[in-house]
Amino acid sequence: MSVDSGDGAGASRFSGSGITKRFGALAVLESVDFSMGMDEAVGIVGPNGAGKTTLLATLSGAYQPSAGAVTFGGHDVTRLPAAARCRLGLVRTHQVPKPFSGMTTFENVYVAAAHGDVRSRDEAYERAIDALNLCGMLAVANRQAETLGLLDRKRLELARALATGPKVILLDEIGGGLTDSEAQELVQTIQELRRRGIGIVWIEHIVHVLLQVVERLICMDAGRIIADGEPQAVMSDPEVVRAYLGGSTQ
Ligand SMILES: Nc1ncnc2c1ncn2[C@@H]1O[C@H](COP(=O)(O)OP(=O)(O)OP(=O)(O)O)[C@@H](O)[C@H]1O
Repeated sequence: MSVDSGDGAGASRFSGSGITKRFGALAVLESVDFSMGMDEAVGIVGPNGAGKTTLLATLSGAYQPSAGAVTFGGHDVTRLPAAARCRLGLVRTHQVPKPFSGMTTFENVYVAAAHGDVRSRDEAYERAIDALNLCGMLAVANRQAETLGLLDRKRLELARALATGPKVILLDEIGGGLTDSEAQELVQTIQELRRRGIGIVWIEHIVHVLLQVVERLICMDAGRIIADGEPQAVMSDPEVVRAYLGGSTQ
């Protein structure tokens, strides 16, 4: 792992440059450039199969890029596995929550806290309680995780990510499958993360929910970024209307 020796600007940024990801002959990401301030909130939209989840997986370390580089807070993390990126403060949630079965909600969150950048068991415990509290899960802390309903599983996914002590959280369709009022509850929690200065990258198809949190929107199509900027401007960009919203630019 090398540290950016430039003017220090890299220390406050999270970037991917020239990110290409191929599965065999299939190129899913084609030289994607992505960069954000560590405390920004960025939404990602795009049609099914555009490569959004693959980008998140490559940024978080679940996948190695076929070409390109990922830097986080001045560190070149391109070859670091997800667990090492997590200790630096970069963590993701999954589209389909994957709690550890055979463990309680608390145990799930405590294990995540212990994998973060903590110095002692007490600190991990405090982080776990704080994350459960923030995500409204103290009442179900002693429930077996596999018995939780969808909203609580989504909350648990968020609590586990939060317990690692992140600087940036990557959210993959955390609102998917929820009712509007359930999604609103998650929005409030995510807004609290923002108030704490945690950066957010959020893939979401429920755009009106996403736009309550993000100040910048990226639209992907066919493995590329086709628009990036102020959310309303991106949503009315003719290429976004054509590729994502299924409309005509005529
Ligand atoms: N492990 C893999 N092996 C082969 N192809 C894959 C793999 N993961 C993803 N793909 C393919 O890459 C393309 C992009 O998938 P990805 O899940 O990144 O899209 P997405 O924009 O997140 O879509 P959605 O909105 O449906 O979640 C799809 O064609 C998918 O089938």
